[in-house]
Amino acid sequence: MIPLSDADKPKFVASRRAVDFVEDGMRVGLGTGSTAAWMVRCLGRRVREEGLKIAGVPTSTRTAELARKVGIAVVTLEDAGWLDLTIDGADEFDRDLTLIKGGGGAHLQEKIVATASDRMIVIADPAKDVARLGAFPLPVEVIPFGWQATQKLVQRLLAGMDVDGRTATLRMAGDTPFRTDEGNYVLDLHLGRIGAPRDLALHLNQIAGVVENGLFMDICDTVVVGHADGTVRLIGRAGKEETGRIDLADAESLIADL
Ligand SMILES: O=C(CO)[C@H](O)[C@H](O)COP(=O)(O)O
Repeated sequence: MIPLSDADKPKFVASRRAVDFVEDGMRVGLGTGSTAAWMVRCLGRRVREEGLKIAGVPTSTRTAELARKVGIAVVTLEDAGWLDLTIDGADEFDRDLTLIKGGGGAHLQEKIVATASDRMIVIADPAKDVARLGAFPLPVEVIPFGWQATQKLVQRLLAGMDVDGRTATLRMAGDTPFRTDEGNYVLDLHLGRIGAPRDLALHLNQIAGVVENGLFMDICDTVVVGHADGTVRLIGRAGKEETGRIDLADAESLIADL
């Protein structure tokens, strides 16, 4: 048996705690990324071992593949109509539970799915907890047509915003531009610090060619932070906190899915 890596421990701990919120009959949004992949494995185990009946709406083709592999019934958002809960990772979260998402380039589907849910739970490791957003580059999905013009308009906007950095770089996948599941491009905005996230998000989405930005405001209800020693911290709105503990040995049967 391969041991759980140090990097995976917090991801497993947060995921294992978060799937306790899933109940029989729920329609659940399934996030994207390495942390969300642990959540999908934990949820798959509940489906297989407890007979939990859920419909999962994946936020990417990657997540859809994994969900099917672990035994979760996959449906589209169209089929589900509305969701009870979405569980997803994040690149950063702050005290207001505002998020930066899109490190995996799936933030458009993730935002649609999360906002079509009664509740969003974010699973994270402690490194994602920041006093101020912006060290992680902010992903902005753009239409490929005329993307250089969109990039110029984004950089012009940044000149008047409360941020430290002002460059917008095209995300690459090797020698070619990275493409989202919708076939779009991603500009990564290197801002260093985002002083007024709401202002920035609203202005970005006004630019022709911008499809969606990776700032999630007033969407996340709870962040579950996993720690490598098995402790888990739940942060709710208005700073409400709760702690707990997850048995790391519980990850063993899931390692085979890796
Ligand atoms: O927004 C995302 C994908 O678009 C991910 O949730 C985010 O990038 C976090 O990923 P990871 O759990 O691998 O750190």
